[in-house]
Amino acid sequence: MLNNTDTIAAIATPPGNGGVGIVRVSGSLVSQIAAQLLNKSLIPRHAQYSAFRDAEGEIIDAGISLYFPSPASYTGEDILELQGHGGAVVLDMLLHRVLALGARLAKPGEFTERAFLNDKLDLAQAEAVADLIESSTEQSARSAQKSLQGLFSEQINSLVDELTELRIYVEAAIDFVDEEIDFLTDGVVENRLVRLLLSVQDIQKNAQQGRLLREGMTLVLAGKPNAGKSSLLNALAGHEAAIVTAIAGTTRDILRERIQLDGMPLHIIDTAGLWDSDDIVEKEGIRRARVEIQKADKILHLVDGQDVNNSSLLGELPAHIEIITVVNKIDLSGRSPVIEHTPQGTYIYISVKTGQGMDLLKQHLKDSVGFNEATDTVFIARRRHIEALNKAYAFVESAAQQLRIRAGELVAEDLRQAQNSLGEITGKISSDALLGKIFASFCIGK
Ligand SMILES: Nc1nc2c(c(=O)[nH]1)N(C=O)[C@@H](CNc1ccc(C(=O)N[C@@H](CCC(=O)O)C(=O)O)cc1)CN2
Ligand SMILES: Nc1nc2c(ncn2[C@@H]2O[C@H](COP(=O)(O)OP(=O)(O)OP(=O)(O)O)[C@@H](O)[C@H]2O)c(=O)[nH]1
Repeated sequence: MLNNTDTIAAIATPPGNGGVGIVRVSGSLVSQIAAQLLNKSLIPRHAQYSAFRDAEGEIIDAGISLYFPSPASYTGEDILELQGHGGAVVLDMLLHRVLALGARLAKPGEFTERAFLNDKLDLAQAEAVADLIESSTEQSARSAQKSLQGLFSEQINSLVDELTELRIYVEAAIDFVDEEIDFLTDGVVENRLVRLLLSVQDIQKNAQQGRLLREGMTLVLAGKPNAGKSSLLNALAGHEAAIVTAIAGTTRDILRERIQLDGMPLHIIDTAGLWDSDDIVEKEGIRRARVEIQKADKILHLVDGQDVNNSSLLGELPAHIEIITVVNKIDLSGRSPVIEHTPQGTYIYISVKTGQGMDLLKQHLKDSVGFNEATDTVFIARRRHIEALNKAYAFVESAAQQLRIRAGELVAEDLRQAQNSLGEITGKISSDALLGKIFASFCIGK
């Protein structure tokens, strides 16, 4: 991979005008391009002020050039950075000059893909680069940085090492069936399998929280008209995102707000009040509300505590999604704010108007997904990582079952499969289709 690749180029800084803008070039043509473009010879890892010239020798811009010779660069290939003035047009002119000198435009994520292919980063770290850039809260940025530094990969690699050792042990046991001690029944393998399952569980827990940090939880506010859904959205968002009136049926379309609860990203969706409306617009709003409700991670079912005529919608809401019933307007009834866990579900009594019970609600939302603010050990994770961990767990469990019936060959096979599942996370096992999908979601120039 290090040789014989084409040379790629892109503007690495965001589109628009800024103080400084960077054109990044990677590949074997870097020195050749630099010789045409710059009036200085390249010194490795040395910032040099230089003119960037066009084909006629006219100055396009004067800026800083930076040269990272292979293999000590971000991609592992020769890299040239042209740090010019951050104007869209001037950077475009500079990029076109580099393309005219033989580079081609980089695809999204292609620099990082090359870093992966040249073993500068594994796949989980490469994904963390994109996740760091896209982080919406400080906690998610810190977690992405942990994954980028290799915390997640180290844990996966140590599981893989344990699996490898265990496979060697089991395979040896199979080969020595005549030995007096039966290696498969002396408890060693069993103990190690149990330990492995616990380790996978630990990582699964952290990964789950990491996924929440990355994606945020989707919380849909559902309830009868006038229950206080829009008021609650505004209270959680901390600004007047939704119109609140005393008129039932005020919210008609779906309203979305991205907020954070102490560093946990949350997508809140306010919906039209659910009831049998004859109004065409409201009916459409209610249809849309039902669509959102089906896609929720959690539903906040809002009830007006003053509405004595059975205002519960519990029977109408999907059974497979966790529903938290919030009884609102306790300022009118004089009830105390409280959280009750009942066999029917969780009930939280609040007043959006006075703020009573809001802390209980926020704390419950964080607790219910296992989010805590101490994210020291939490690395960013994606759905595909969690699926791979789940698969690995299932294979180790199956290995434990095969062990009970002393099916040594099958134990070994399950352990091999578990190892492959984990390999998908770091990219030791990966398909072109998967790589294509992952890197295509990066921004250009990354
Ligand atoms: N100007 C600039 N800033 C940037 C980047 C960049 O490409 N250019 N980065 C782009 O993402 C990030 C930094 N990432 C980098 C990662 C590795 C190497 C590098 O030179 N690695 C060598 C040497 C390692 C060392 O000296 O310790 C190597 O891995 O061999 C450079 C940048 C953020 N800031
Ligand atoms: N007393 C009291 N009134 C509240 C409270 N929360 C909301 N309200 C009032 O209840 C009315 C309805 O509130 P909204 O937030 O618009 O209710 P909604 O559920 O979004 O209503 P729709 O848009 O009709 O679906 C408004 O007059 C609010 O000021 C509360 O905790 N106490």
